[in-house]
Parts: sequence; structure tokens; C-alpha cells
Amino acid sequence: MSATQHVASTLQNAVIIKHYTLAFLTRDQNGCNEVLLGMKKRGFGAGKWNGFGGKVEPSDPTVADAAAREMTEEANITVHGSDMQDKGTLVFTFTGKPEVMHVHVYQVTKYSGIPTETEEMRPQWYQYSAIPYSSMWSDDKYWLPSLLEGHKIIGQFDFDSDEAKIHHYVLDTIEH
Ligand SMILES: Nc1nc2c([nH]c(=O)n2[C@H]2C[C@H](O)[C@@H](COP(=O)(O)OP(=O)(O)OP(=O)(O)O)O2)c(=O)[nH]1
Repeated sequence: MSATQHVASTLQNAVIIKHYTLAFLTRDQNGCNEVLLGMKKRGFGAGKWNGFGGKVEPSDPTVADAAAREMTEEANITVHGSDMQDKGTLVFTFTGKPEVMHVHVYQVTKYSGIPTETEEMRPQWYQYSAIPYSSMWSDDKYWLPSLLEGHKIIGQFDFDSDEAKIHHYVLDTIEH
């Protein structure tokens, strides 16, 4: 079974699915590629660098609009859902938790405003060669490099109940 089939089967058999967004803003800075990460200041994933995102709300017209809303709320910049490029799907499970997290992953390059700190996130630009993987979710090092190389990713990471150790994962990288 491919990773993509494994993910589809997990989502089909899940009793509770919660939908989230995760978006990476990237720019070319004098010929050097950079990605905006945010230090999560509170809640789930606090103390880790991450892209921007959160729960999809019933009031969001589309999932891409939810991703844009979260980026605006967390980094004080304006981005539009129509500029969100679909970069794939990540599924997370945690031992002992019935719900499956379905994370819709995006990349965006168009924005206006200057990223500034909010109650939830402290944003900072990172060169691709200096991404702080040791201070990020432990799955990110498996798929973020492929995403930043321009590929789409479909993966599932099964964490222990401590939300730290991955006991199983599958990942497909779709060459672009
Ligand atoms: N890079 C990465 N991101 C992850 C992982 N797991 C995980 O939930 N995320 C992302 C998905 C979401 O963008 C974010 C979790 O959403 P959240 O709890 O902050 O949602 P929210 O802002 O709506 O929550 P709230 O605090 O406002 O209630 O973390 C992971 O393993 N790696």
C-alpha cells in the first residue's frame, strides 16, 4: 500500500476528523530563498517554530481562505486564499486520542504588510539552509525540505501519546 493509500484509508476509517491548515510563506531575498516561520507562544505546539495555521472554522468559505485568515491572525500580514498553493496533506494521530488531524498544507508567495508578532506567534524569516528543525515538530524534517524544493507531500505520522515520539510514518513526495 502506498503512503497516499494509507492516508486515504486512515481518513476513511476515522471516527473523528479535525481539519487544520498549515501555510508557509516564502520569498526570494537577494537570490536567497527564505521561509517565514513563527515561534508558537501558546497552546498546541507552544515553544516550536512552525508555519502558520490552525483549525478550519465553519465560517471559512474555503480551506484556502482558512489558511489565509490564520496567517493574517498570526503574523499580521494580508494574504488571499486564492494565492494559496496546495502543497498536500498531512495526517497526525496520537496514541489514545480518537481524533485524526487532517492538515491541509499550503505555500504562498504573495502577501502585503510586514510580519509582526502577535499573541500567538513571533515570526522570523529563515534561509532554507538554516531552518531550525531541532526546535520544530519532529516530523517536519521528513517533509518540509521536499515541500520547499517545490514538491507536494502526502504523509501520515503516528505519534505516541506524549506528542513527541513518532512510532510510525508513511510519506509520498509527488515530484513537481
Ligand atoms: N509543522 C507541523 N505542524 C503541525 C504538526 N501538528 C500540527 O497540529 N501542526 C499544525 C497544524 C496547525 O497549523 C497547528 C495547530 O493548530 P492550533 O492548535 O494552533 O489551532 P488554532 O490556532 O485554531 O487553535 P487555538 O489556539 O486558536 O485554539 O499546528 C506537525 O507535526 N508539524
